[in-house]
Amino acid sequence: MADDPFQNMLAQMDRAEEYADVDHGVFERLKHPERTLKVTLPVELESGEVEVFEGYRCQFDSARGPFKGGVRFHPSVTQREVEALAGWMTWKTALVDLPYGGAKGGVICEPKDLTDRDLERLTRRYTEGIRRMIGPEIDVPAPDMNTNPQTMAWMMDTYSMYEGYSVPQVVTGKPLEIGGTPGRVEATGRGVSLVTERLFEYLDRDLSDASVAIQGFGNVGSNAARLLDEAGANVVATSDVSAAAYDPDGLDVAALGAHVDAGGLIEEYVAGEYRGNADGSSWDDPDRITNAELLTLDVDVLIPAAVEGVITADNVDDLRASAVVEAANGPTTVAADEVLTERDIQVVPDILANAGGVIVSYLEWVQNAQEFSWPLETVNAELERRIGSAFDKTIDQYDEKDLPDLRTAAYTLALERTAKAHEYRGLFP
Ligand SMILES: NC(=O)c1ccc[n+]([C@@H]2O[C@H](COP(=O)([O-])OP(=O)(O)OC[C@H]3O[C@@H](n4cnc5c(N)ncnc54)[C@H](O)[C@@H]3O)[C@@H](O)[C@H]2O)c1
Repeated sequence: MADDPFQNMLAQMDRAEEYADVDHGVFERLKHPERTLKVTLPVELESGEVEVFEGYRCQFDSARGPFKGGVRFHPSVTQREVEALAGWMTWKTALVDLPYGGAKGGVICEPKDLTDRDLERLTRRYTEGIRRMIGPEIDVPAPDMNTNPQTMAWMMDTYSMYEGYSVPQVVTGKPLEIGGTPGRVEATGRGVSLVTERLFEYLDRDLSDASVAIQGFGNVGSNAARLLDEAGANVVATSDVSAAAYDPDGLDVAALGAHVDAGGLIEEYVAGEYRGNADGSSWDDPDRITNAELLTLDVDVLIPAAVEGVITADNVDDLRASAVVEAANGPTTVAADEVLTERDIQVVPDILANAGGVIVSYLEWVQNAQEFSWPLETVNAELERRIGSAFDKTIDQYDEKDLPDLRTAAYTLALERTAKAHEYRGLFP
């Protein structure tokens, strides 16, 4: 799947078609994005050089409402990847029943090689490139890999400059000071933690002391680790692109978080240069393992929270986790997915597991439209209610229709909802 995420998404749809109550003609329509814009972005870098970047915005489906989806800055961005991610956003917003369609954007770049000034110029140029196709009622971008509240602030400002007034609701994931909502930064990790708790309730197992391995300690992975740790689980391993840290007795998630927040790498942490609490009250002593080894640890829950296509036909037989909660988008290839189903390993699919981010993005957009702000407790309670309800409906679908796995259950619900919207609206002209 790492080769062609779009084919992976289509294969996931095909697996669900057999069980979904969807007209075949509508189903075929759902396999094609509405449109994709490709933009060329010449940017004068701080070094004085002019570099020409390429970016995309794919609007996959708008039958249920305005397009919604993040913007990714990464060297491996491709048009096919952006289109696959836009498709997944469509199924995700439908599954958690938000009044949105799905979209995604991406710029091919290596953010590590760019200064803050370069990133600002690139973001503004990209926003100008796609500004005719976005808007509060049209298409609302948000952060994804390597983009953050600052990126959203630049996008909001650029769009607003052209409009001539401030338009906060054109993007979500903004800083609090310009219309962001409390709870957005940790929303995806909080959702991952909430669905893991629900899964354990469903399986009638105790989460306290369950062992958890999390690949990726960025926005999603680190917040999921912190909240699962608080919920009593034992986070035994995590990683970043440099290395993985493993301690069967449990990692000191707070100490690791402080190290990474200060810009540190996990390879430095395991080398012992920085680990331990700043006040010296604890001294974490994890082993260094590889990202590949982390995936095959003997744990109760494996949470891929980094990149696509990490659970593949090559390593799926070696997996020893009894459940997988997909925090990343598209971490499991179709071939590996079939093996996980055969092996009876429960997988909470990405479109459910990582939906906390888009749910709280929706809550931010609603607050902007109302010109009213809610306290953190209200946002978190609404997130829990919405993701909990989507989890329960997925489980009901899985049990009632005796479906092969939770992904098929989630897809049938999402496809049926989107198809229904298409049927009511009819075919134009
Ligand atoms: N941020 C959100 O709100 C959100 C919402 C839904 C889904 N997601 C998905 O979650 C995943 C992570 O997003 P994020 O926002 O936490 O990104 P991030 O950039 O904050 O963190 C990514 C983490 O993965 C690590 N990583 C990168 N490449 C790796 C590799 N090849 N092997 C192992 N580790 C690697 C990085 O070092 C970092 O620790 C992505 O798939 C993203 O699409 C994010």
